[in-house]
Amino acid sequence: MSLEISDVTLTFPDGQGRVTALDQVSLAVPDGSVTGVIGQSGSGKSSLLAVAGTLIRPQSGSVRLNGIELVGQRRGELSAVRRHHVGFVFQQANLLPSLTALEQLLVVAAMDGRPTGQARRRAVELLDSVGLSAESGRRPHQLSGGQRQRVNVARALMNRPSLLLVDEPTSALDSTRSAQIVRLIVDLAHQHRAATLLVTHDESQLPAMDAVVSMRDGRMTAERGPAESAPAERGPAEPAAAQLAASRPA
Ligand SMILES: Nc1ncnc2c1ncn2[C@@H]1O[C@H](COP(=O)(O)OP(=O)(O)OP(=O)(O)O)[C@@H](O)[C@H]1O
Repeated sequence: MSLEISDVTLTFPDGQGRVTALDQVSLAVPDGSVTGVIGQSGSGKSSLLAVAGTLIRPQSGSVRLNGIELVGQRRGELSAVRRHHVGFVFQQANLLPSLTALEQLLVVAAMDGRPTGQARRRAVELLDSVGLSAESGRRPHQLSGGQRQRVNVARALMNRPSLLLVDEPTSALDSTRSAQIVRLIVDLAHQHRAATLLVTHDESQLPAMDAVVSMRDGRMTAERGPAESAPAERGPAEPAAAQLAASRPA
């Protein structure tokens, strides 16, 4: 599914006034393509991911997943959208210490109420695709940093997300492992047709991306590839999770 962000402005309270984290930002990410996001600290990269992932509601503008407007949806509806359609990969893997690699993935399916046999097959397949079949029974303390981050990536794909949001996935890794993880995320995003936004400080990772945008003081500039989205057609917000479920391929 595609992500389209149009004219999004996000501000936060700041003492007496407000700080503008996103200033009329527009961006389109086609399904199965990866857009890299670069920019200095405080430029608005994490705010962009938070708005795209419906974690924060912008003051104005539109966020559409597969053409379905998400701004203005009720909180419960948005949490259903996140659970069923969005995968997050943050800097730290944040795995549950007592669970094996396989169980980290099964927990996602259990929260979603999916049948265990089917979920187990998917989890085994995903661990295989991130090169961790042999480590599926290991707990986080028995895995390297790169292996933990690969479990994190596999876990984010467990619910077949239409939208994958990745924030500095390699900040804790050396450059060889970083390049491997980014290559893996890009390949999996292509393969699973997930529209993907990937924030990075490391410009050497950018050639692997389909498009690159840079953020500066809350404003966005396209560096390479498609970025501007069409103006949003605003209408009344309809419940989004069911519409998205109906609109995604089987
Ligand atoms: N919850 C918040 N409350 C107040 N201001 C915030 C909040 N979150 C972000 N900001 C401000 O919004 C601006 C953009 O922050 P954001 O975290 O999006 O930047 P970033 O590019 O992700 O930075 P970094 O690379 O350091 O993570 C900054 O000026 C920041 O101080």
